[in-house]
Amino acid sequence: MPEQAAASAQVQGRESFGSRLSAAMAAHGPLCVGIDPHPSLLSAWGLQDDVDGLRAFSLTVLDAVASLAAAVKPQVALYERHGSAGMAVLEEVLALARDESVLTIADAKRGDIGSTMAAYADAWLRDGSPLAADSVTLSPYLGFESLRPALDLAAETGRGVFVLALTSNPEGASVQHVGGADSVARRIAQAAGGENRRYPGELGSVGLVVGATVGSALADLGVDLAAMRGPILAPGLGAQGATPAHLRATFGDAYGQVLGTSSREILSAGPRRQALRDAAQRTLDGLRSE
Ligand SMILES: O=c1ccn([C@@H]2O[C@H](COP(=O)(O)O)[C@@H](O)[C@H]2O)c(=O)[nH]1
Repeated sequence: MPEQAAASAQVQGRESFGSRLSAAMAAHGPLCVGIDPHPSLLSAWGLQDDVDGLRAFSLTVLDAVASLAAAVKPQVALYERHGSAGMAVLEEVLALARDESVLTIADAKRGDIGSTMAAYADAWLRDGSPLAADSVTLSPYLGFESLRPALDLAAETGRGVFVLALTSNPEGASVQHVGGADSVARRIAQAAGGENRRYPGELGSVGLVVGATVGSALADLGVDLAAMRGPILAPGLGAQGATPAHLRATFGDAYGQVLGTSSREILSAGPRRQALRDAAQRTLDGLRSE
């Protein structure tokens, strides 16, 4: 392996998340399937809105898409609403995904003062934690630097983070667009780019969440994703109205960094495994061909 590639794959002796995600995207394509067990979906699948329904739903989705997607993204809130038994199901989902060798993104959107952030980092990013995922989503609105414990632990354990920059919901603009050409979103992207200097290869392990729905905002707000050098988690496909064509138009030259993510559109094809797989494959084909 050339020297620089070796350096990118190894940070403190562990293969970095960016390197593992790059390999998964090369092998499978740029699709992440969201596991969002909404009460309405449980009902549409003929399941009860309880822990047994949650478990059956989650394991069916994982079984259907694990060999097809680069990553899966369980939505933590939808496990939390079932209390400790729901979180036990999430632990099981994360462990099974590890066994199936599909990368996990825990969509937890954590963010707090540094001392509390260290506990969140322990929960999601430390080896041996029951909730350890390959990566976790983080909210930088207590200040990017407040995320330091998670940024450092992720580097130490070969895991990754996705920091909210330009979210897919229309309300996000009231905070993230502030500052215009020197916007909040731009500063978050710059800070992520600074972190990615510790990952010398192609793709860093500090990613951003940028909605597939954001349209021209990236250019208007001066966000330079190529310079950021991290992966881009792009929710908003399907149920929120964005298509693979929107994704290509929005991200342009940075499209190679983009992991498109879709939940409800794919999940509503269930409960048959083959129907779920076909729906995921259609999205993946769109992401590959656009
Ligand atoms: O900006 C954001 C950040 C996160 N999400 C999450 O992604 C999924 C989207 O679900 P769909 O059913 O495909 O709309 C969901 O878990 C959100 O919490 C987002 O949509 N936008």
